Amino acid sequence: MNILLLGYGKMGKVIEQIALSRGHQIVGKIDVTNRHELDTFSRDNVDAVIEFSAPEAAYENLKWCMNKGLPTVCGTTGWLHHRAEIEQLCQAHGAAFFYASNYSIGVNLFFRLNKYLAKLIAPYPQYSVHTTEIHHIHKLDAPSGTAITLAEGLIEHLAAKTEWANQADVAENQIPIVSLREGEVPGTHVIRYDSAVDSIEIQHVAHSRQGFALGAVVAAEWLSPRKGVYGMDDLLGED
Ligand SMILES: NC(=O)C1=CN([C@@H]2O[C@H](COP(=O)(O)OP(=O)(O)OC[C@H]3O[C@@H](n4cnc5c(N)ncnc54)[C@H](OP(=O)(O)O)[C@@H]3O)[C@@H](O)[C@H]2O)C=CC1
Ligand SMILES: O=C(O)C1=N[C@H](C(=O)O)C[C@H](O)C1
Repeated sequence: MNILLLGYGKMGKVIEQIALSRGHQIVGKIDVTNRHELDTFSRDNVDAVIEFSAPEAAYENLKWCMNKGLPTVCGTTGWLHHRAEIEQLCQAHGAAFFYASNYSIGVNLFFRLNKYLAKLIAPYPQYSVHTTEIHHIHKLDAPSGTAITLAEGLIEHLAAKTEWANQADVAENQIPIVSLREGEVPGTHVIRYDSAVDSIEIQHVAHSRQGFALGAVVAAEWLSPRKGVYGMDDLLGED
């Protein structure tokens, strides 16, 4: 498969290694310095785009991909206020668009575990829920996209919770997301329930970026022959 990398930073570089090891070609690596090269790419020479750039860059990048009708896997976080528009453009131009806040298999199992645990806890209001995400100091957005997906899973099952807030002290109806930035941490997410008598905690710890990158390449292989809008449940199968 001919893959165009939109964004060639920490993730772009790991994705490149994994794509090459799976027999794919990287036909372009676009960052802020060489965006003019985009003109040379089209459906004729690109089978899939993998977009991991920056929150403020993703919207323009994705518009370009959708207008060209390109199958595009996006992992960039912090741009989702534009999601509906990108999905409309995808349908209008016969493109394919795949988004996940986290491409690792482990985190996607963790998303399901999080919902299941919330369902179990829901009848017991003595438990209060807290979430924490820890990432490297270079991360531009907070909270992490993964933490937002986890909070959305909690909101689905905890009737008293209607929104999240990116702080420790929150109103009764809010889920607290505490964001910590430490060294080179690839990504840690913790869900904790406390009552007066005990605590229950689940956590996912990424040891490297390999799991995110492998998931993105597998998603690109799956997406390339398709048209339409997809996410991890389409790739992995419904719960
Ligand atoms: N969904 C998932 O599984 C995961 C998502 N992410 C998300 O992916 C994104 C990227 O992460 P990461 O690789 O660590 O970030 P980096 O900062 O290491 O890399 C970002 C890259 O994007 C480039 N870039 C910035 N603006 C543009 C633009 N306008 N056009 C093209 N390229 C651009 C940067 O170029 P330059 O170097 O020239 O500035 C850089 O090469 C983040 O939003 C992060 O949260 C990360 C890991 C997993
Ligand atoms: O910026 C990162 O590094 C990561 N971003 C994603 C997020 O915001 O959830 C996924 C992963 O946690 C790493």
